[in-house]
Amino acid sequence: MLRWSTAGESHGRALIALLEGVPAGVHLTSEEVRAALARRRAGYGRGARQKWEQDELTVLSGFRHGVSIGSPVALEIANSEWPKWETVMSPDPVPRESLLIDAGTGDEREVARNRPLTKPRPGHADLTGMNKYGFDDARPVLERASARETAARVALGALAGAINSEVAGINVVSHVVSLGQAEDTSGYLPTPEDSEALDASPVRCLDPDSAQQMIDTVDEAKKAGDTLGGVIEVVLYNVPTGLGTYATPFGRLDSQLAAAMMSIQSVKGVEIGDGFTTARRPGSAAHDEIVREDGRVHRVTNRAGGIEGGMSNGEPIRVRVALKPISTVPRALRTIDTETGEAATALHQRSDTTAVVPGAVVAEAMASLIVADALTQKFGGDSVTQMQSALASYIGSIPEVRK
Ligand SMILES: Cc1cc2nc3c(=O)[nH]c(=O)nc-3n(C[C@H](O)[C@H](O)[C@H](O)COP(=O)(O)O)c2cc1C
Ligand SMILES: C=C(O[C@@H]1CC(C(=O)O)=C[C@@H](OP(=O)(O)O)[C@H]1O)C(=O)O
Repeated sequence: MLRWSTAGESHGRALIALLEGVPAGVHLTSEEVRAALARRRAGYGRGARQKWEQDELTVLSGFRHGVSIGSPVALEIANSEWPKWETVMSPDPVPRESLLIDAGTGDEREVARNRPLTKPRPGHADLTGMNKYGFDDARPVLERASARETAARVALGALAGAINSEVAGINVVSHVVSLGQAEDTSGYLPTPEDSEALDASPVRCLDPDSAQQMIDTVDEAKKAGDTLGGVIEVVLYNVPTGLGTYATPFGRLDSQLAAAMMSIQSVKGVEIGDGFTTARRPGSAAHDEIVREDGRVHRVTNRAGGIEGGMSNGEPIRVRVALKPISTVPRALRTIDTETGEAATALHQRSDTTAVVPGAVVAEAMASLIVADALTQKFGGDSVTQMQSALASYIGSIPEVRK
């Protein structure tokens, strides 16, 4: 079983990611984790912060010479912007004056950074978080609510992806299905061979016309001072049959995937396979008939998205995820000033126009973590080799007529 957690604030010194239960023998280098982090930073519609800030990765434990050693893996992603935030985010007490006035730098931005935030953004965690935790400043709320934390998840996802790939040859890809009103009209389902091309597309969409429409939509929203949401899809190939279980409600692989996707900031909907479309079909056109062709048993369609009865059925797993538009809307929305109770416009310094493209990379990471956890549960062993043998023995136990 894998256990993971993250810590860290958006403008804190660093994010920390911890993963327990990693088998020995997983190959992964810091460079590969850095490459995963770079994919999350990219994407059309990201804000200015992504350009100047760096994810400074250090692998603190769990690896030796590029191979996991079976101990907990701890990763640090230092925030290169920390020196600017050292006072406002200091874990130790600082003189109150230094927070409220220009801390001697003569820099207006420094003053703004230190000011209490009292105009909560509709759609963000600000107001409810202030009430819940008893703050008169939204800063401590937004610092942890921020999706900066997803950098830590993506680092963990790189590790989970390496487990999946080495133990079972599992690959994961993601693409953008729609961005605002612009849709990928091609209906094409990407495969692992498309990974590089998807990373090269600013909107993770392979259809050139649809991609251009998505880019135009983002440009229009930005010009109008607005923000956008969208739908992304994660596809996992080569997942062995039988991960997850119908035996317990939260043992179901689809329930775990849905919860994992919903845990991503701004995700408001999850669909497995054809999900909502299937709900409108008659049963005769909703399920995936089982046939034996060329000696192999498979489904003629994959409307179920590779999961039946809460278990992977050997077909590609498809998960769609709906992200709402960014709540820091430049054309700021109505709110109240929590200091005075008076009407105000919501705080806005800068933000992404859309998080849909990086959202796909984060969703890949979450899917990889869930599948890696299911793999270690079913084929648990202390090393990759032991897990591979357990998998081979299980596959060998399935009668030939059902393979
Ligand atoms: C990769 C990514 C980047 C995001 N960037 C921003 C942003 O720049 N500004 C913003 O207001 N929200 C951003 N969000 C969304 C907020 O973090 C999210 O709306 C907020 O935490 C409230 O949670 P909820 O939307 O799940 O209710 C981003 C989300 C993701 C996944
Ligand atoms: C820093 C990241 O995303 C941030 C997520 C985020 C939010 O509210 O979720 C708000 C923005 O931060 P700020 O308010 O400081 O501009 C994004 O830049 C990142 O993804 O690395």
